[in-house]
Amino acid sequence: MADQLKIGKENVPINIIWLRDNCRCSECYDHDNNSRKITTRQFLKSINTKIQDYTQADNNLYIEWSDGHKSVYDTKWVIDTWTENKIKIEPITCFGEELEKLPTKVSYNNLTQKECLKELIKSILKYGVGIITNAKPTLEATEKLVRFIAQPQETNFGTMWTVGLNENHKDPAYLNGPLIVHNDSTYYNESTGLQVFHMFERDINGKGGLSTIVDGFKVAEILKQENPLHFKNLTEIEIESEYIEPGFHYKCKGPVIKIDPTTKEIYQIRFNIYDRSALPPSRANEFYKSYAHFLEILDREELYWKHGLKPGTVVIYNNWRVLHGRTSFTGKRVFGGCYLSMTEFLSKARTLKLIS
Ligand SMILES: C[N+](C)(C)CCCC[C@H](N)C(=O)O
Ligand SMILES: O=C(O)CCC(=O)C(=O)O
Repeated sequence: MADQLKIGKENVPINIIWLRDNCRCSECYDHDNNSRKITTRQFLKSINTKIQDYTQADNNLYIEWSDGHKSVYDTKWVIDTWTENKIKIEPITCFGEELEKLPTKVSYNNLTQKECLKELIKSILKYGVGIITNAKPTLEATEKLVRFIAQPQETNFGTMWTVGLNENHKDPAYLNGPLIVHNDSTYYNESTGLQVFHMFERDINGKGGLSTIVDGFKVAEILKQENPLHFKNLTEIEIESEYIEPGFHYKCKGPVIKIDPTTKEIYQIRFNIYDRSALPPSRANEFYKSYAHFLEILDREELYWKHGLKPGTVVIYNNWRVLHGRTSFTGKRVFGGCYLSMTEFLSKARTLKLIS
C-alpha cells in the first residue's frame, strides 16, 4: 500500500505515519493541555498501522486504522500543517533611507491598544526596526513600555541597563570610540533577540555619537547576488565569538549567516568584529575572502541609517538581523535599554496572530 493518502479537493499527498502520529482524538492528544498523550509503546505500534478505510465529508477526514483505532481530522488543518502553510510576515530588506522611513512609529500612549502594539511588532518583523515616540526618557518608563512586548532579558549586563553612567563592563561599547556595526551577544548560545535603545541625556555641546544602523539581511542579499560562493561560505563556515568579564566567560560557534535548513531563508546574522575569537575557522582562506567581501559591502554609504538617538524616542532593533554601531563622541551621553529574547518576542507575535 502506498505510504501516502491523497486528501482534499487538490488531492494533497499526506504521509500516513505522520497522519497517525498526529491523530487528534482525545486518546492520542490532550486538547486542554496542548500536548501529546501517547505512550512510547503505543507510538512504536502506531508506526506500523495501515489505513483500513477512510472517508472525507463535511471538511473532515475520517480514518479507520488496521489496529481498530479511529481518527477524525479537520481536512484543512491536516493540509495546512503538512504543507507548513503558516501565517508569516516576510522581511522586506532595506537600504539606510528606507530603514529610516518605513518602520512604524507608535506613540507610547497608544501601546495599550492592541492594534497599535500589533503595528509595532509587525514593523519589527518586516523591517527589523520599530519605533516608539512620546516616551518618558527614564529607565523605568522604558521598562514599562518594553513589557508590552515581553519581559526584559536578564544577562550579565543586567536586566534594564544604562550606558554612559559609571558602568563596570570592560567592553568598547562603554568607551567613546567609534563602533563598527555589529550584532550583540554573538557569544551566547541564543543571541539576544531584540535590542532596545533610549537616549536619556546628551551634552548639547557634545560631538558625534550618532547611531549607525544597517539591515544585515540586505547585506547578505547583496553578497549572495555578487558572489554566491562567498555567501555559501558564510552560511557554512563556523566562527567563534567570545566574551569575558569577571564571573563570566561566554563562547559560541556558528556561521555569520544562519539559514533555515528546510526553507533556506536567512534567519540570523552573527557579525561582530570585536567579539570574534581567535579560534581558526575551518577553510581559513575561503573564510577570510568571503568575510572580507561582507565587510567591503558594509563600507557602502547607501546601507546606513545614521541618526542621533533622542530622549522620548525608543528604537527597537531585531538583533538577529539589524547591525548597529555608532560614531565616536565627546561629552556626556547616557542611554539605556534592554534585551528581549527572540523566544519571547516570537511568542508575543504568535499570540497576536501575526505569525503562526
Ligand atoms: C548593550 N549593552 C551596552 C548592554 C551591552 C553591550 C555588549 C557589547 C558586546 N561586545 C556585544 O556586542 O555583545
Ligand atoms: O553607543 C551606542 O550607541 C551603541 C553601543 C553598542 O553598540 C552596544 O551597546 O551594543
